[in-house]
Amino acid sequence: MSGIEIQNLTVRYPGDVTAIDDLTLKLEGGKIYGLLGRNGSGKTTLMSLIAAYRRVTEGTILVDGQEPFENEELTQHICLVRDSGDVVVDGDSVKGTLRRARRFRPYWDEEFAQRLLDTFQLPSKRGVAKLSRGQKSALGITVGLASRAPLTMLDEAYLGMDAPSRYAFYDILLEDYIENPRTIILSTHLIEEVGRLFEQVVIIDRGRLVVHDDTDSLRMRGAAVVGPAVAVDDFTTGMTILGEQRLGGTKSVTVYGEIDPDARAVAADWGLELSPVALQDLFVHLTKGDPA
Ligand SMILES: Nc1ncnc2c1ncn2[C@@H]1O[C@H](COP(=O)(O)OP(=O)(O)OP(=O)(O)O)[C@@H](O)[C@H]1O
Repeated sequence: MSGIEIQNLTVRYPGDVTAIDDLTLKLEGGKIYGLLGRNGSGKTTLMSLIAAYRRVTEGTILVDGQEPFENEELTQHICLVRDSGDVVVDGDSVKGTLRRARRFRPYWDEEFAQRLLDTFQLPSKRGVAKLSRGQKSALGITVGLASRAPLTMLDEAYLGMDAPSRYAFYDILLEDYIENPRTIILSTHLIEEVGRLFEQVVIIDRGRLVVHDDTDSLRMRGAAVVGPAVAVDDFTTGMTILGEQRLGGTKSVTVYGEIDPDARAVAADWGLELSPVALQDLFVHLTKGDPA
């Protein structure tokens, strides 16, 4: 089910840039993964290597136990949709883009592709160069989903798409994934919006692994504490505070750090409500500092 094993991977670009820095990561596959990181943290570089767009020079990447680079048998099972126009090229038309994908993608589902075109209201005869930014993204997503590649990676694939189209994309992705389980990696900066899809989250920062965890466990690494302001302040004294909001006498404070059962009992006594922390708050906390 398209597991990925990365060992001590380092990627350097000219100009003394270390985009990936000794990264070791194992994804067992068959899940939807969120790949999160600040600008320049190495997400696109990592996915490009997994998709065999570049040769690995330090460390190893194995997909289903094999190296992807120059491995055609394997790479036809890997689909990466990214902004830089590999799947969707300007010289083509919408129809031509689908025709090409149909030829090269062994699990292509034409009916599904047509349904996606309808959903995103993509004019099938139009040239790609004449599509709007959001329409180009929707075409990339159409190819990415209808390819049904056992390893599908979508790198900020929704750029420029309006909210109704993005929500349609999330719903269709989830529905299709349940019917056709595969490994899906989504990189995004819209964490609150896309986060509900993730079964596991990988956070990288400056090319290094910060977190790899189940989404639910990750959200339990902190808590949102809500209740009467005075009690919330007392309860959270000494904790690492990620953010706070106040509405009249009620306060909500987001803290980082596990709340043990004794502290939970105290919270209940004091009439405080504890809920898992928002993924975005955790992300900001875990990756704050100077950008890469
Ligand atoms: N072709 C290149 N030549 C030199 N440096 C590069 C090249 N491509 C990427 N980089 C640098 O490598 C680092 C990682 O870039 P990458 O595009 O992988 O990050 P990212 O996490 O996808 O960022 P974003 O969220 O902004 O898309 C950055 O510092 C970037 O400037």
